[in-house]
Amino acid sequence: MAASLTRSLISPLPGQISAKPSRSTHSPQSLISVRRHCGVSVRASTSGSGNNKSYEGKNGTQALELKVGDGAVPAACDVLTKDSLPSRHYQRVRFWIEFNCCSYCPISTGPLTSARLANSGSGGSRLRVAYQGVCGAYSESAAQKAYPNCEAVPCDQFETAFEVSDSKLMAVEGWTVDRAVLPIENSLGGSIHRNYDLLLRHKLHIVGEIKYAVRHCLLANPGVKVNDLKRVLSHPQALAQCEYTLTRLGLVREAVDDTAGAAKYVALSKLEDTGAVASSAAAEIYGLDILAEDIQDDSDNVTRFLMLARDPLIPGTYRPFKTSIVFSLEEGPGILFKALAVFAMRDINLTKIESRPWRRSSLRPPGENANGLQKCFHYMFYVDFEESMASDNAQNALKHLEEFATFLRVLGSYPADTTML
Ligand SMILES: O=C(O)C(=O)Cc1ccccc1
Repeated sequence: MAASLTRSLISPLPGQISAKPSRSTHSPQSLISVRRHCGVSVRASTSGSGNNKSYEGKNGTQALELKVGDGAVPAACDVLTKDSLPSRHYQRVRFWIEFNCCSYCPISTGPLTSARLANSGSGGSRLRVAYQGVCGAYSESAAQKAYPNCEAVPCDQFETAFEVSDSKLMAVEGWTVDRAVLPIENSLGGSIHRNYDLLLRHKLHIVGEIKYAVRHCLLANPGVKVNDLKRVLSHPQALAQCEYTLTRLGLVREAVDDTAGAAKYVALSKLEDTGAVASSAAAEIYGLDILAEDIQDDSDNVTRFLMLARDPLIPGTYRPFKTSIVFSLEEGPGILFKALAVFAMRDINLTKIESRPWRRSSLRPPGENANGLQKCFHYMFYVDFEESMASDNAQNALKHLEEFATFLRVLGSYPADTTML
């Protein structure tokens, strides 16, 4: 099904489209996008016999029909209505429209920039979850795993989602996203340092975590073979997780913001010597071939994502909770040992510890340590522990830690993802 669908999407166009006579009647809901001002209308409909909806099937397959420039243009509207389309179809159609007629009718629902995020209304009651990247990114799947009925909202950069939370105006008028999803660590690639830094820089609260098994594919344009490839694009974590395969293939690696963005770029630029490391969903959406599957260095490749919100979750004890904190310490021998002992002596299990340079220190004159040496390196320690902030045990541990911490912030107390992958 995927192949025939992709083929039909990458068929003729621009402007004068193959207007195959449509046997189906298009309800307003099946209209994908109409741009009256540029004189091009784009319609897509699903039809056939699949599922409960009356899809028009050919040999049991689902078919998408796209017609461009076919006369009557309903009321101008530049918002994609997707409620009548299964998500994958919707995404394929959207890419097709961008791919084939973006010079005629730029689609309004590309990744959100700060300006667009600030301008869009919150609308319906579905939870809106921001993620960095474009459709087909792993973060999108993580968002959907965490909040199965959510509307996953692509963002150019994490800052786009975070900025909103910092804006007083938005705080008053209401956010346009309810959550942001952030990959934080990976079982092969380790911590995503930049995202640790973001947690400190912004005031969002961790309200959940999700573990997601990531399976990378090597993607390329149709007809391109592995031997044709010289270069591969992807998110730095994805490149790190596929180190062995990519080295074996002798491919030059280039880091980009997200895996699906890499796939989209390869497709849009019709590159023949460049592939992308991304998901099979990205292959489907952007019409790329999968040259190799499961190319990560270890089949157990799990990424942990954090769910962020502007308000903290009220911690409970009704199920296993985790708490994430960040702190800095005074100078002195054994101080880190003492800090960690506040957990050990209360039998609190630590699941993660990470240290990051404290960038703000560069703005201040460096301090001196006990030996009178100039102190150039200030560190922030990020610790996750298996206890809810609703428990006296956790509260006592943090009170104890405060005695020698120069800074302490609880990033969130949230239900632990205990699923085995
Ligand atoms: O780029 C993506 O698709 C992401 O969601 C970030 C990422 C990259 C590699 C593994 C997990 C998440």
